Amino acid sequence: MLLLLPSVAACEGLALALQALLGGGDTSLLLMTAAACGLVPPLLCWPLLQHLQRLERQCLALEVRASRDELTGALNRESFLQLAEREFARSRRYDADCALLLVDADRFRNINDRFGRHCGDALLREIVQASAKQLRGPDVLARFSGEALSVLLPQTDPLGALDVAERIRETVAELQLTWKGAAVGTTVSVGVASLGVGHAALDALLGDADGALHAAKEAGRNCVRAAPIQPRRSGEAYPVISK
Ligand SMILES: Nc1nc2c(ncn2[C@@H]2O[C@H](COP(=O)(O)OP(=O)(O)OP(=O)(O)O)[C@@H](O)[C@H]2O)c(=O)[nH]1
Repeated sequence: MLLLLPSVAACEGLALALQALLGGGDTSLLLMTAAACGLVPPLLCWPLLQHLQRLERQCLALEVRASRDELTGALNRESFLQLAEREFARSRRYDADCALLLVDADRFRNINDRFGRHCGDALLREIVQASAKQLRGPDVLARFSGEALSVLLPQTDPLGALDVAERIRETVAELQLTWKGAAVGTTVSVGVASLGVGHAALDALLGDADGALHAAKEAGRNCVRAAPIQPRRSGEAYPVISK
């Protein structure tokens, strides 16, 4: 058995090298091909396959962990921005609707000060869960920063985006966390930006959502504000929104 060890390591290296060379692909197919070509002794195929599949599962689990925010389990900012960049480019290319929300908990410092940071953490988790329930499958929710979430809404027009924002606001306002016998709740302010002709880069869309969020805070919090809606293409204006 000891004699087999160097060849196990060598074969494993070979299989990984093959996989890297072919840009990933099906591990079992690669191993079978390597065995058929006489590159891997058939006896070693099964243990090698198991080992490689275990490595693949570990890699996948690590990737998922790296993309998540530890506290809330939501996607983290970095992964959100990657996805948003892709969706932004796709929406611009196909002239599709796309909207972005920034959702910020109101006066969260007071929650931490009154009930302690653990309570604030628990409330943040509740806010994420409640907000996620208002979204559809393709929508993406992330923890954007401390007590702020971001939501990407592909294929969503400005009225639809306002509707989602309002639902999130309402659902958070109704949340009641019981903490050491006390009922703890908060509200959120939401800034909405819809993709328009002036958004040359994702940063511009984010900037508009941020501006709208500030407007919501200034308007007294617990409300939704949208950035001015631009035409998606020159000459093609969206309907005026009265909210
Ligand atoms: N518990 C907890 N608190 C956090 C976390 N991240 C940020 N915060 C807190 O959120 C609070 C944010 O405070 P501010 O930026 O002053 O904003 P605010 O009190 O929410 O007030 P407005 O945003 O103006 O409504 C700070 O007390 C942060 O410590 C977190 O992960 N857990």
